[in-house]
Amino acid sequence: MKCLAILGASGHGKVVADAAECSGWDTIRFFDDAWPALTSNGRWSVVGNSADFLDNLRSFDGVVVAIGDNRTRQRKLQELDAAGANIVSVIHPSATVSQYVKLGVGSVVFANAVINADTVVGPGAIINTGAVIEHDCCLDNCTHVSPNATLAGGVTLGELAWVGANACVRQLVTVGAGVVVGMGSVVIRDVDPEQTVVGSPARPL
Ligand SMILES: CC(=O)SCCNC(=O)CCNC(=O)[C@H](O)C(C)(C)COP(=O)(O)OP(=O)(O)OC[C@H]1O[C@@H](n2cnc3c(N)ncnc32)[C@H](O)[C@@H]1OP(=O)(O)O
Repeated sequence: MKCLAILGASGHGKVVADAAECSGWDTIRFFDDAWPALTSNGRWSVVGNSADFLDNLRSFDGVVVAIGDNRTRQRKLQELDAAGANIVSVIHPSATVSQYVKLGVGSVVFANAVINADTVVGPGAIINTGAVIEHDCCLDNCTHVSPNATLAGGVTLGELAWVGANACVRQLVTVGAGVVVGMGSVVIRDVDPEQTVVGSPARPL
């Protein structure tokens, strides 16, 4: 029996749990700071808060952080790494991840996502439902590519960048660290760090 602990009893956490079950994890336990008021996340139990999570790391075969906010997820992953946790990635069986992709630890890849050859995905990424990451892309730590977003070939995403749902990024473009690309936006040129860009073509908000 393989048991997975998930930090973050959110909607995103449910999708991680579902993908984990589909990919061979037998038992899922959630931890969240809303516990003990919060005792379940859908069909799964919430059994403790983040302090309990750290105290019980050895009771699980793997741990994953299911927190959508990139910066918070990065901080929690750093704490877990320092505590020697067995941080794992969760990949839905319907996702297509090329054998020539390097996928960083603690990442989640959801149903129907595609990651093509020679792309490097840093640790802690969320590659959401139906997202397409084309060949030769480079995603730094703790990025999020939302549902149905597309990164064309050779795109670079800086640390903590978030590409919104249905957005797309032109080939060879660099999206800087901490950038937010609004949903449905079309990014056709490089974006400086820490900006929010929206529209087609995408411009700073
Ligand atoms: C499974 C999941 O759910 S994964 C998560 C998927 N979610 C997403 O992809 C959401 C991504 N977030 C967005 O697109 C947000 O709208 C953001 C971050 C771009 C902006 O959010 P906020 O800072 O709250 O901006 P706010 O909603 O106040 O809008 C500010 C202005 O930008 C415009 N705007 C906001 N988002 C967009 C967008 N995606 N495209 C075009 N214009 C936009 C608004 O119309 C508004 O314009 P106005 O001032 O002329 O009225």
